[in-house]
Amino acid sequence: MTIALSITDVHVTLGHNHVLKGVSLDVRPGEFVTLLGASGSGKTTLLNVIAGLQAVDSGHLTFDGVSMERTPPQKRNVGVVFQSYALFPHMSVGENVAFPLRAARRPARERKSVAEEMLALVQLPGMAGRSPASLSGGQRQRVALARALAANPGILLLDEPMAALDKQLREQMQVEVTRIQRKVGITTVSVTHDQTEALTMSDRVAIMRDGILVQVDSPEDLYRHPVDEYVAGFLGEANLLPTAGGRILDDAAGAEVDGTAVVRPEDLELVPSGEACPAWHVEGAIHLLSFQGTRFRLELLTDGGRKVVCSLPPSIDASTLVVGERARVACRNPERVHVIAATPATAAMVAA
Ligand SMILES: Nc1ncnc2c1ncn2[C@@H]1O[C@H](COP(=O)(O)OP(=O)(O)OP(=O)(O)O)[C@@H](O)[C@H]1O
Repeated sequence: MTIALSITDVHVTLGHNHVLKGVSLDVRPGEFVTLLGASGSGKTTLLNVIAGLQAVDSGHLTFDGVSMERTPPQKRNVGVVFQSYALFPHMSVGENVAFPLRAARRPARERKSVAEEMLALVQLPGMAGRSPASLSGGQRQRVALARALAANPGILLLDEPMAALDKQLREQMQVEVTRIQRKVGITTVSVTHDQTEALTMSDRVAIMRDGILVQVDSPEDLYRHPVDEYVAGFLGEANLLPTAGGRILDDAAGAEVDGTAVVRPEDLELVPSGEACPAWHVEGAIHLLSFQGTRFRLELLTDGGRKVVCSLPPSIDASTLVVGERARVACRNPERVHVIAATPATAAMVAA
């Protein structure tokens, strides 16, 4: 298998902080990989390592099998888009886009035609003569993307490129950037805090925690098969319930716990009273019922004091669900129950 970008056992220390603690990641040609993690987990530092803006203590970095250890940032053929656009205010839009070509001393005619081509790609045709100040936030971000792509880089790095945009514009730009990335077929590494952005745009998402990549997988695999409780809770809402002998336990005593079931709220359904329960079920007192437009949110409290969240369709008869009364919910499809095998640490955590 060809690898466009290979990071192997990279360590970085900043001041007294061991910020990257042995990070390894292989990215295939044309793949879109997002680094997702809490603030301070090391995402930007890893992006800077790829760009050549951050030296490493140890480890290896290759682009298309070629070591980058002695290659300075300007020779790495990487395009970068930052959150803050960083357009040059005194240059026109066209000059901004053509800037990487001017730096490479390409002739004026080529600069002009590439700028026009890139502006058409980001759906801003005919805007070359405009000033960046006359553009909206979304348009400026497209110009920044056009500029990053102008020199035909081997790798595109996106550092929270949508963070400054409002929600609606951000969603439009997520679709737009994905379209452009697929069309150009450029290998891309992106950084975000935004789960939805990571899930909708990426071929794979790398969950970063405290300087380590905890899991790197497709969005669906991360959601369905998280390796640990941290990943399960980080991506979407999850019920983490102790299990033993292939059943969810309402009220686990330490010795019985042999794993943690990850059950998503939308995979639980109500079991009418009098009906037999499937194996994967939970019973408790109704703590909260709220209507959220397209779904009902039901929260149960088990006898062991554990909160279980269910997302129920609007067709349910809500009048049967009274706060304080008992209800049973079950997952009828055992494939939707993902069990994380217990380690001594997780068993203690779940039983606590
Ligand atoms: N120059 C520095 N000296 C010491 N520590 C630093 C320095 N720069 C960054 N750090 C620390 O390194 C850690 C990782 O920072 P980094 O910016 O890579 O995280 P991040 O995941 O990108 O965070 P955010 O999402 O907030 O941008 C943080 O704890 C930060 O405080």
